Amino acid sequence: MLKPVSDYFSTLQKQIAESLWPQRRVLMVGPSAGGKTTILYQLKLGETVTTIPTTGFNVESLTPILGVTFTIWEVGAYWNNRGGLWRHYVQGTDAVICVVDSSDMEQIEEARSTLWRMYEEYDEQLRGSALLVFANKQDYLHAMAVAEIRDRLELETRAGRRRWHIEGGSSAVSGDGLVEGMAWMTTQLKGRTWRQALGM
Ligand SMILES: Nc1nc2c(ncn2[C@@H]2O[C@H](COP(=O)(O)OP(=O)(O)OP(=O)(O)O)[C@@H](O)[C@H]2O)c(=O)[nH]1
Ligand SMILES: [Mg+2]
Repeated sequence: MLKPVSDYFSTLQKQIAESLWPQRRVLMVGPSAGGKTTILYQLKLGETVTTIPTTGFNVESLTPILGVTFTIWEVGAYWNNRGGLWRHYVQGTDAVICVVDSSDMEQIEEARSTLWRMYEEYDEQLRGSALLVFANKQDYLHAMAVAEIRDRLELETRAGRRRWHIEGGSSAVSGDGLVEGMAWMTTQLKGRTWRQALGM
């Protein structure tokens, strides 16, 4: 049976909107005090805010980066899936940002086990999503090198075919490395740009 013409228009409208103004949903996770909220508001406001531990979640849509609007969900204390909350957050996720304190060995250990557990349990929902790791707090003198954090997180061995990137120079307080990390993510998630949509 033929669908009403309005249905076709509404699909077309959605496709045009997606081509012109892509929206991407990002899940931001990581151990407590790694710097997630600080990064979120550096990206949103371009300034360092004073934070308190996030008990629920924070959600912010950023000014479009290279035409892509990112909506970032920061999951706080429950990132270890206490209360089974992951299932609410993983739906529709285009990318995961994992933030770790580069100076804290225990945090990196926690991030390694929790991150891969999340991917195992929600393989279907997270399939095809990109993974960006911010090796944060690189301004600390005793921060680990990015290659060491990459190895400790077992990124090369466990990410499989997933697109991943670790941004080493990142400091949420100075803002260093955040733009570089987001630029990588944009190239992974942009899909069709307005130029492509218009055949340019
Ligand atoms: N020196 C330094 N301090 C940072 C950096 N990023 C965050 N901090 C500080 O680390 C503390 C925790 O930062 P948050 O952004 O609240 O951490 P979070 O990951 O959101 O923590 P939860 O919400 O509890 O999971 C704050 O005092 C920040 O100012 C950084 O790159 N360098
Ligand atoms: Mg927080």
